[in-house]
Amino acid sequence: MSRWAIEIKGLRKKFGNQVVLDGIDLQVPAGTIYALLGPNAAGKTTLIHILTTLVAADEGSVKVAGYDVAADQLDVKRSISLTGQFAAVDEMLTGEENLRMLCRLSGLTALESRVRTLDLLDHFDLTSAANKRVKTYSGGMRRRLDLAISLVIDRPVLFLDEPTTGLDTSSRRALWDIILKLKERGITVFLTTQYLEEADQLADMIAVIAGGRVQATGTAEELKSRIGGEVIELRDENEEIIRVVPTSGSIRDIRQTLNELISSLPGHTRMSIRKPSMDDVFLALTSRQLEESRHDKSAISG
Ligand SMILES: Nc1ncnc2c1ncn2[C@@H]1O[C@H](COP(=O)(O)OP(=O)(O)OP(=O)(O)O)[C@@H](O)[C@H]1O
Repeated sequence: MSRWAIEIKGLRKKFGNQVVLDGIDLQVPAGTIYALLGPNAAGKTTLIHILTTLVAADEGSVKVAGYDVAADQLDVKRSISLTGQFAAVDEMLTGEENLRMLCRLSGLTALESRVRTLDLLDHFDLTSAANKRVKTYSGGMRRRLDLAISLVIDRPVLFLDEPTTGLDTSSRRALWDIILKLKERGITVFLTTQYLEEADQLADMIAVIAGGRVQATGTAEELKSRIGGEVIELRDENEEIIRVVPTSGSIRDIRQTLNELISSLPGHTRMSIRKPSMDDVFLALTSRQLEESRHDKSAISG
């Protein structure tokens, strides 16, 4: 594969009159974990569907594993896995039976299927549940089985659309470990998530989309440093955050910012100074679009 696992230039997609993707440019380095963030309905799933050939783009050039998603669909399909979408799990079969059946359907011999199944069960921490019917699995076990099934055949690029949504903290962390191990095997992982901490902890690179466009790309640290050195967080008497104000982090700037704030805030306002978080980054990059869409909606409903 070339340097880029995914290359997107000038991608546009409309549904009816609704412009969902309005000129997306993105490059995902091969062998990395890349997280796509964006508010609800920003077009994250649509983008994954275009990258995995399930939906056609209106305009632009999109390459996955070096193949064009429009011209070389079959080559793209042979280079990718998409968790949950292609997997057909039979609830009445055990985890092991499901995996073995899909190995055979993928063309492996009986012996190869047995070895591959045992390897996947072990890798995804499902060995002790191997002989239990899938309908008895917990959400986390089910998600791990989905992931195992999508990796029956090794593919260089793996797409995960909100892989940990609905999982508890420990199942989420277990899945993160698995995703990190996939990266060690050289697999490029492109994922969407609603958990900013997930992008922060897991991803080598993050892209934030809003308003149909890429608002920023970078490592978590790079995105946070755009906000500034330190932020001043202001809370009301109920400990609700009322404002987060970026500063350069210098004593002079913090003092000046506080002086400006003091006159406009009630005396009981509480204050803390901290490093910027991914939440701050997300809010700063997406709040303008949220504000605009709120105006649009109130204009329609009014
Ligand atoms: N097949 C379709 N036909 C019409 N509209 C669609 C279709 N698919 C998606 N949309 C619209 O496109 C917009 C983007 O949807 P999409 O699911 O890609 O967003 P998302 O960022 O994944 O959202 P969420 O975080 O809420 O899952 C939404 O307004 C959605 O209603």
